[in-house]
Amino acid sequence: MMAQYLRIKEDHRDAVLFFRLGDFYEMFHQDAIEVSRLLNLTLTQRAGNPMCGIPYHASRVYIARLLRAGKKIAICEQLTIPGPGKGIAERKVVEIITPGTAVEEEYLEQNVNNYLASFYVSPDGVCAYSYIDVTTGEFAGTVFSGPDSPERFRKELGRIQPREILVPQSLGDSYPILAEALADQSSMLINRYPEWSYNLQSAYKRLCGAFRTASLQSFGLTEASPLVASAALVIEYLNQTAGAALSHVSGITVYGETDFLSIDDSTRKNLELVQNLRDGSSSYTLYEVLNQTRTAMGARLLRAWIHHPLTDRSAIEERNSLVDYLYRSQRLLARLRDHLSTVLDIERLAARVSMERAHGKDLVALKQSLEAFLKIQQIFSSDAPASFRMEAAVADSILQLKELLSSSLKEDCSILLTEGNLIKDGWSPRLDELRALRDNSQAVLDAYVAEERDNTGIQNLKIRYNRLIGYYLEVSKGNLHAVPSHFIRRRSLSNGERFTTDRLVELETELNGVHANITELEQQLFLEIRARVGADLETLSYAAKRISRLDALQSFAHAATLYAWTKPAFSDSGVMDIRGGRHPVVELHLPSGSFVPNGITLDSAAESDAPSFALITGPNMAGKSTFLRQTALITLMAQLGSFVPAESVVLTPVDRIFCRVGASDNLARGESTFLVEMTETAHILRTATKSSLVIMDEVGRGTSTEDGLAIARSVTEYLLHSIGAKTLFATHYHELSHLQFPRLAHFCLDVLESEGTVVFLKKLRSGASANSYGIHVARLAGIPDQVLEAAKKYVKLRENDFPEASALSSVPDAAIEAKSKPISFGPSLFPEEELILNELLSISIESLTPLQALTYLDGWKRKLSGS
Ligand SMILES: Nc1ncnc2c1ncn2[C@@H]1O[C@H](COP(=O)(O)OP(=O)(O)OP(=O)(O)O)[C@@H](O)[C@H]1O
Repeated sequence: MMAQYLRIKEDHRDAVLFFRLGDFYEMFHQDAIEVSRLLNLTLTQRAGNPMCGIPYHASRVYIARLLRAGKKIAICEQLTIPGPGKGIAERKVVEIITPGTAVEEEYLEQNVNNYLASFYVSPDGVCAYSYIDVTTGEFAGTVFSGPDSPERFRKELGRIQPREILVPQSLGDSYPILAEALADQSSMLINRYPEWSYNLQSAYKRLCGAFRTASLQSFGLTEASPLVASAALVIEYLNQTAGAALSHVSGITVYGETDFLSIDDSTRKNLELVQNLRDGSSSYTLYEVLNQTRTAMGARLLRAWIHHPLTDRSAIEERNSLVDYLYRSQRLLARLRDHLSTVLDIERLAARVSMERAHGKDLVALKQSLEAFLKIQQIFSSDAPASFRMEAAVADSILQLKELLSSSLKEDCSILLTEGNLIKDGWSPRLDELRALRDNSQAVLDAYVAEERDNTGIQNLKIRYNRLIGYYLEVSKGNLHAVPSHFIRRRSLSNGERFTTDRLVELETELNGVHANITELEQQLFLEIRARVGADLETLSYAAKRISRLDALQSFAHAATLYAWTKPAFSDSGVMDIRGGRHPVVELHLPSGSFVPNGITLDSAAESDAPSFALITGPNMAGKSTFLRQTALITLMAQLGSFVPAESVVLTPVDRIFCRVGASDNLARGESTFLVEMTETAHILRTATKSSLVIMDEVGRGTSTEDGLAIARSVTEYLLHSIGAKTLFATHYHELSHLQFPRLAHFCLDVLESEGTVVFLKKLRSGASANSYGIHVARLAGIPDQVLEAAKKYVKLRENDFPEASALSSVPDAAIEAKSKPISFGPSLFPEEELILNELLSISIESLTPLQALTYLDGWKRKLSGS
């Protein structure tokens, strides 16, 4: 038996082999060691081989847990039962289940898409990334290249969070930096493919075959696109692994970086959009607050929207106006929410229909959902926005599908196809007859004999039964002259004769095998019905899309109602004006009314004088990080089409949001805190544009004060002068509060200090903060008094060393008078020579006019000579 196991395992080295032994699936060797650890099972031994097992009937629960841990499972069944002393049973792998191809409900998370991704790098370095959710039919892909590819790849992985990915075998050798991005995704199954699997020509043909098209032109793909190779492998893998029919996958959406507001991976994490930083769950995230959906489809779409905020003003306004309509129609909203809660997962049900895996309960669920869908459509009157109303032709198709299902399937339809109890009475005359036979076999025979009595006029014609010849018709001697030709003589008796007829033979056979016939016919009818539903996937997909959209929109409207959010206004001018803004998540977890609202106005328009850059100082615990994040979240929420937690907001849609907050190690990637910080900063400086929103918290904190301060300052200048993006920059470096530039405004978070106590008011005001109150926060945290006293002494010492630096405290705010050049700094930290050198290094000589060059020279000379 072990030899058989090893032979089968040899072909499935990348999977956990579930080896059927009687009522158990057993695992051996490395599989057993790993699975016993993952599933907390007892590890035993069989002839010295490590082994663990799970009962066959409970296997699905264990499989679901292994899939979540990113494992592939090969199910090896016992095909024969050998007699005593007849050797071992024949066994074969009958199913392979993988995290990205699983379609059974038990293996999936309801509100989360289940993605299988594929990544490929062409010989000329173009990266192609595609992904599919086979449970819904969504299939999309993109290409990218250049130095930012690793960052982009991380971003795509973070956004999609595939359960499984296909990559070239040589990725680690050719592009180690790209391969590193994979290392961060701990529970993602990675399948490596040899290079020849990415042949473009055959890939092109395979995709055309899958989409049932002659070319891929309509998807914007040519035979030379590396995306074709990546996407075709997805299809091949699905065919091989799941053996899945993919008629619900009818094409691929090719998207670009600029189609949506771009959010890189660390920004997504720092803003805690769908996962929190603490335990990776969705508690305390934006998604949790926004998610007021009533259906799994709506919840998945909401997630997808959060990952793809809009950038086009008219698209944002359109979505926002639909939310506004629902928000203003509270009674309609309540009814809509009620009806939505009766809609099941049409999207996944339809996919199961198309993959020929839907069972009876699935189709009944589909019927209920279509009924609810039709009711939902009725609640929108003719004055509702056009996109809420449904075209008559579509309504008709949905009605037809619903009618088909409701007139054919039993309400308590069975899950198994082999047990009958699927089809309603009245759907098939043949089935009704069989059922009548089963339920009332004597009555059926009586009805038949009565029929023959009428036809022949033999009044004493009887049906009888004996075990030898079965059913027969008995005719007395006196009536033999009336026997019709279709009566077949079986036996002569003294007082009469026994006959049979074709119909009687048929009835008898039917009676004998009636149960088997019923289940067989029910199965056949069920498959016909399922095929008819499957032939109208377009209608189902339309219904699914409509419901998910409606649900996501009503979720925004309901959240706005619950949390008193307001409708944002939009502009093209470059302005961002947030008044009375709140953090949507922090606010909910503080006692009601205790969150202090804060606003800010920034403008990135070239012709404007208003600040584009807010430099925010403030003590620890003052609320800086909260304010920075809330500004980013309000912007993002507005671009989702949602209402926002603020008194009022006017926003110019931004193209990218960057949020670099705090310092965190990435030891898994072997990078230090400071290296991570600088890598992220470099990415921002390379990719931010004038239309971006940049949030930076504590840049430079991870290194020495001098280096950190210098970096923080030069990053500030670069963002301000070379990029011009709207920026919120929080810093502990109070020295930066002396920076004066025309479009840089200083803000701080207010603190009330009296008689040795400090109260953080959490209120943003113009100007810079005088103190970091670090020692006060240390006291709050319970640092011993002795340490605190010593720290106070060292602060004093430092103040004596640098009297001028410490004397420079609060500076006036945005009312900046000197509009042209930076003013000078405290001597110890920014010596004039260094400032001049920095300025010189940041000048682009090619774009300098001779006059400008002379002006610079003149300025430097003056500064150095102190005039
Ligand atoms: N506007 C606000 N209203 C009420 N409470 C707030 C507000 N902003 C922040 N808080 C609360 O104050 C605490 C500190 O906030 P936050 O972390 O933003 O401060 P910080 O200035 O960034 O501190 P540090 O510099 O030490 O990181 C948080 O627990 C938060 O819940």
